[in-house]
Amino acid sequence: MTSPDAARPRVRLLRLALRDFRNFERQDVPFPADGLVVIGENGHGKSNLLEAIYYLQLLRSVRGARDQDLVRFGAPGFHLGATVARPPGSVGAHEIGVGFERTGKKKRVRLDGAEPPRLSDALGAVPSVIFSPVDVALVAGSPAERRRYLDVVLALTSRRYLSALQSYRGALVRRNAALRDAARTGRGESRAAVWEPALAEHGAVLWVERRAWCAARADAFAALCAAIGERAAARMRYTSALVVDDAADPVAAARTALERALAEKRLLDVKRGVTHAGPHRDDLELTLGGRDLRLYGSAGQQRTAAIALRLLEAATLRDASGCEPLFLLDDPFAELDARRAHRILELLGDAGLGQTVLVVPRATDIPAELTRLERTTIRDGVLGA
Ligand SMILES: Nc1ncnc2c1ncn2[C@@H]1O[C@H](COP(=O)(O)OP(=O)(O)OP(=O)(O)O)[C@@H](O)[C@H]1O
Repeated sequence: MTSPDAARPRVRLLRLALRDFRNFERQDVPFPADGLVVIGENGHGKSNLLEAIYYLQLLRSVRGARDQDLVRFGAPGFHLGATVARPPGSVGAHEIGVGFERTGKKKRVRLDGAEPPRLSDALGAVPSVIFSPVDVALVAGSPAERRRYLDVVLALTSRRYLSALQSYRGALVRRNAALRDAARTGRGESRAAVWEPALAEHGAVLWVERRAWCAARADAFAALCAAIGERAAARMRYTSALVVDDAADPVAAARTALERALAEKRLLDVKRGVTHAGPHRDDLELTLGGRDLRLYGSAGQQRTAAIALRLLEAATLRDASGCEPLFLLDDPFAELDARRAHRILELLGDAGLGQTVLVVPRATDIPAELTRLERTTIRDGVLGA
C-alpha cells in the first residue's frame, strides 16, 4: 500500500467525548494521528462509536435511528464533544459539541463555543466516510437507499443542493397532505397544485445536480470496480422518468419539465394520495456487464460496488473540502476475499488514507495494511477495558 502522504491535508479527530450516547455512559477517547483499531466482541459498542463520530458530520444517525434512540437507555439526553485539527488555512471549527435532550426533542450544536444560526450550518463539521457490511443495501436495496446516498453526498458538498433538498421535502409533504385531503373530500385539487411551482423549482436543482454528479463520477465508478477485481464493465447512471430537453440552462429546462409532469399526473396523484413525478422517484442504476447489480449481482459483486460508491463519496468530500476525510471502517472486509480486501486498502491508500478508525471483533481480522495502527479494546461501552 502507498504510504500516506504526510503533506496531504487531512482533518484529524484528536479527542471525542461521549456522554450517554448509545451504550457509552461517559468516555473520553483520544485518537492517534493515523487512527485507531478498536477490538471488541459483538454488541459491545464498536458500531456505536463510529456512529458517534459520523454524527458530527451528518448531525443524525448514519443508521437512520431517531435521536431519542441514540440516548443511553434511561438517560435524559446525550452529548458528543470533539476536538479537531485542521490543516492550516482550511475553514471549520476546532471544537464541536452536539447535544440532544429527550424532553422537548431539542438538538443543540456549538462550533468553537458559538451556536450557528441554523443547525444545517454545522453539517459536515467533521468530514468522514463509513464503510460497513450493511452498505450492501446501497446496491441490493430499494431505490430509496441510493437516493439517500446521493442526497447525503450532495447535501454535504453543495449548499445549493442542501437548501433545495430541504425546500423540496417540505413542499412534497405538504402537497401529499393536500392530495390525501382532496381524495377524502373529493375536491381541493387546487390546494395540491399550489405546491407544484416550489416542487418544480427545487426538484430541478436536485435533478440537475444528481445527474451532473453521476455523469462526472461514472468513469471513476467503473475504474474502481475494475481495480477492486470486477472483470465485467461496471456502470453507474442516474435514471429518471423526467424528460428534459437539452438547454443552455438545464435547471430552467428541468423546472419546466417537472412542472408539466406534476400537472399531468395530478389526477392520478389525487386518486392515490401521493406525488408520482419528481426526483423522489428517481434511481441510481448500477450495472455489471449490462445487468442490474441489484437483481443479478453476487454478494461479493454487490459489496464491491457498494465500496466503490463509498470511495466516490470520499473523493467528493475531498474535492469539496480540500481535506482527506476520516475513514471509519466497520469491519468492512468481513466477507470479502483477501485479494479484494487488499485492493480496497490499496485504493484507500492511493487516495492518501485519512485518519482511520477500524473496528473489528478479533485482532486476527485486522488487515496487514492496518496493523501499524494503535489498538484498544471495547467492552460494554468502555474503551480500553
Ligand atoms: N440507546 C441505547 N442505550 C444503551 N445501549 C444501547 C442503545 N442503543 C444500542 N445499545 C446497545 O449497544 C449494543 C450494540 O452496539 P453496537 O451496534 O455498537 O455493537 P458492535 O460492537 O458493533 O457489534 P457487532 O460486532 O455485532 O456489530 C447493544 O448491546 C445494544 O443494546
